[in-house]
Amino acid sequence: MKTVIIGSGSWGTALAQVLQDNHHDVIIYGIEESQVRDINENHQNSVFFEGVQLNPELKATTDIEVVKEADIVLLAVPTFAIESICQKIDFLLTKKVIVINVAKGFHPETNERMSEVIRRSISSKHLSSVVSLIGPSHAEEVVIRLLTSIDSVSQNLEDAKTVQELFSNHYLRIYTGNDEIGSELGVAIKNVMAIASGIIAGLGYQDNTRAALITRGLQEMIRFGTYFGGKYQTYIGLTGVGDLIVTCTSVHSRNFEAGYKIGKENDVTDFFRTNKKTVEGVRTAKIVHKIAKENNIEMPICEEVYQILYEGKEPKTCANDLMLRELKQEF
Ligand SMILES: NC(=O)C1=CN([C@@H]2O[C@H](COP(=O)(O)OP(=O)(O)OC[C@H]3O[C@@H](n4cnc5c(N)ncnc54)[C@H](OP(=O)(O)O)[C@@H]3O)[C@@H](O)[C@H]2O)C=CC1
Ligand SMILES: O=C(CO)COP(=O)(O)O
Repeated sequence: MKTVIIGSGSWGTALAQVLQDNHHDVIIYGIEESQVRDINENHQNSVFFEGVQLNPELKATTDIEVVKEADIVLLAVPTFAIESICQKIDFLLTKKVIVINVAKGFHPETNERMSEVIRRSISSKHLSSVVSLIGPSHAEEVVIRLLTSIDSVSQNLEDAKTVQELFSNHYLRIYTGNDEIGSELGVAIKNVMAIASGIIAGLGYQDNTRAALITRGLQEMIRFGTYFGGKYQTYIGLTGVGDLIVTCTSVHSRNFEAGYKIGKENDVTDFFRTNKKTVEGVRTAKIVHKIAKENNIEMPICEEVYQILYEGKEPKTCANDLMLRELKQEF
């Protein structure tokens, strides 16, 4: 089975290397000629992984026609690019493929989950199923083969198992699941919590505050996810609390890093002026704000992050408001 990975960024490269390590037929498609050349000639992707030597067998191409040979297509591009890339590959595909998604968030205009976007954008004659390969996994650690566990989630459990077997090895352990809604909503919303975690760190708060944020953030994820049909159980798994912990506590998290800068400066302006990285939680905060409002779901931490990012509210005031809002019983 041949896998084509779309996206020569950090996660696409790390996951392609997993398949190469597992001796599978894999190639990366990238739009950045310099990244593709770096992988093929230097066995590095130095923009994302400084000083890391990749599996020398790993290959990349700038020719999108390579998807014509694919049995599996893995999408490793940011959420805003998923629809356009699906339309592009649908035009080229000649047979049914499994599409693996790793992007975390929503469609920027329609607010659909990623699996919904993919099913809408690729015709059924080319799509066997959508599998989400998601969980607590910073590419910087997977690329140097540090032990990691994530989930392979799909409405089609057979295809989820195929993906599980393809990627599993001594440093990457995969579990399967079929709670597509719960898992996708969990990994999307945890990015907003990671921004919040960065903000409180930037403001100078420490371990007690972070523990409270993670715990109360998880409650918000459960409230939102179960409202739309996600299973409670999913949130004590890798795509719930697992991914929440890793992004709220890791130096690798771009969402945490963004929040840290905003908290440190007690202002969002400079972040928006300078950021060039993929920080999915920024768009997700806006979408969660809208959906929560429409459906009357209480999401106080997400709401404060939205206020900071889009309404110019001062981070210090947000932290204060969260502490002093109306007292509640647990949950
Ligand atoms: N990095 C990680 O540790 C993890 C990331 N994810 C998720 O994976 C998704 C991808 O993130 P990640 O790899 O980190 O992001 P990066 O920013 O590292 O890489 C994204 C890559 O996609 C490329 N790209 C953008 N648009 C297109 C397009 N239309 N066609 C082809 N390539 C395109 C970018 O090119 P260019 O450089 O030119 O913009 C870049 O090479 C995100 O949703 C993220 O949340 C999930 C788990 C772990
Ligand atoms: O989703 C991730 C780890 O599981 C990556 O997080 P960041 O996008 O914040 O870097």
